[in-house]
Amino acid sequence: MSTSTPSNQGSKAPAANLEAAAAALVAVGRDFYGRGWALATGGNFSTRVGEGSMMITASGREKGALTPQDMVVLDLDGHPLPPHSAGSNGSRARPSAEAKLHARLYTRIPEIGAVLHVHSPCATVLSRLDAAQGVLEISGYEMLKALSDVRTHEHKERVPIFHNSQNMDDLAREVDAWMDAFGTESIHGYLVAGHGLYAWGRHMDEARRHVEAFEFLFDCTLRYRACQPIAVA
Ligand SMILES: CSC[C@@H](O)[C@@H](O)C(=O)COP(=O)(O)O
Ligand SMILES: [Zn+2]
Repeated sequence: MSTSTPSNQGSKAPAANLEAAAAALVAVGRDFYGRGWALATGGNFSTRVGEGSMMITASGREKGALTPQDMVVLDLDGHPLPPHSAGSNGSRARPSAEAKLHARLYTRIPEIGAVLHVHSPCATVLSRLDAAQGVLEISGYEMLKALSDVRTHEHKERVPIFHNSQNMDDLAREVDAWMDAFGTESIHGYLVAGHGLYAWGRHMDEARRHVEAFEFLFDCTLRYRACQPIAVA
């Protein structure tokens, strides 16, 4: 990805920006819950609100019924910043258990403006099927062009698959090691085995488009595999 860096700084984001950020997170939660991608409190969503800060959903919330009070502002080391969003009731909700994974992406890739994590059935099943290879490769679909900077259906999208862990430091280290080795230029998301998808974009609309495109591509990949003849020994 290649664009300008966000203009807001640290915790000094204007209240109007925080209000808009909260509204965008509420909207994505309602949409993704409705599509079955964030059921039973699964999933978490964030958006950058300054060069060194993000707004993220609070932990354990029903993602289809989020309100602006269900958002937490953190710096990229995970420290809470003043809850100064207009709509905030002043209480300090616990941030998403996976906030570290979001923070690492914002730190590592300055162009990222939004990170979305979903527990969709297609992503979850495919992440288990291809976990042993450590990567899911997708090619041949026109829909690949919905991923930023992809120009042709012949593009091969490589989606890394990481082992699931309840220890976010371990998981973040695994992601970092992969990104150190292979870079981040050509990827738009990653899978966590048996868990779900992390995807991102320069802004919320792009991140939402990437999740939508991945979901379509995962669904096609599963259907295509289901139609393949079974090899007879
Ligand atoms: C259904 S439990 C899912 C959680 O363990 C986690 O993976 C998740 O996506 C939501 O965690 P949260 O802390 O609400 O952001
Ligand atoms: Zn999750």
